[in-house]
Amino acid sequence: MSFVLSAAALRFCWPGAPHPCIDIERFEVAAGEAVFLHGPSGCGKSTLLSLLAGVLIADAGQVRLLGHDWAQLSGTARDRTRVAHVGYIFQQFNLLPYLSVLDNVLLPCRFSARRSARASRDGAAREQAGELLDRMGLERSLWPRQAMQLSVGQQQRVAAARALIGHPEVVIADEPTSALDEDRREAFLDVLLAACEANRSALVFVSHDQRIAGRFSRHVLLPEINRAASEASR
Ligand SMILES: Nc1ncnc2c1ncn2[C@@H]1O[C@H](COP(=O)(O)OP(=O)(O)OP(=O)(O)O)[C@@H](O)[C@H]1O
Repeated sequence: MSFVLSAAALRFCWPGAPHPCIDIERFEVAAGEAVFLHGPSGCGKSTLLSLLAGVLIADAGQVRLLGHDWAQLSGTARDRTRVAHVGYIFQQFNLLPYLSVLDNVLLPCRFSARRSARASRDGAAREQAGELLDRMGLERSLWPRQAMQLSVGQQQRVAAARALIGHPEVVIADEPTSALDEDRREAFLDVLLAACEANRSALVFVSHDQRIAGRFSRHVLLPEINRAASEASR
């Protein structure tokens, strides 16, 4: 099987920390898989996501995205590769506060010709942005507003639309439903999972919420694969 994401002999220690944070022998994700990554607070979930997306670089071992070894790329090449192939929903959303909702969703298309071309496959990229916002339940009256004028739950859904635009091969989501009520959460998952399935995007989704675990094709309890987390808790 060929994997879109693969990590081998991965080690990472935060600078100044007394113990390593990540020590994982193997972790692989295939196209179309939807992985629910869970585990107690502090076991390294967000750190692992940052390593998978090349935001952090491992101290030892390898992370490959579509065959690219993050550590072999320059900082600029990493940024380009990430925006071309990864949709990342950050825990704090990372929307640009003064930019409109619609322009926030279109950002990956501004920085990546590939994302722009894929977003424009069936029309203009703005149409795909609008369609994603519609499906996420963001009323049209909100689209011209600055992102900072939105509620936390609305920002979470804008961040998801931004991650999905232009059909990236990998979607990474760090607790993206924490601010949503039950109806919104289910609708959010409907859109996210359907979009990833339609594009055969690999999804790595971090959450503490066991109520939604059943919607994912694969479950990974991080301390079971991260020796650093199991050692830290001893
Ligand atoms: N920027 C940082 N600098 C130094 N240490 C960090 C940093 N970010 C996280 N850590 C440490 O790394 C460990 C793992 O943190 P991480 O955020 O990856 O855990 P998590 O499983 O995502 O937790 P949570 O479920 O609470 O979000 C923790 O001990 C944390 O203190």
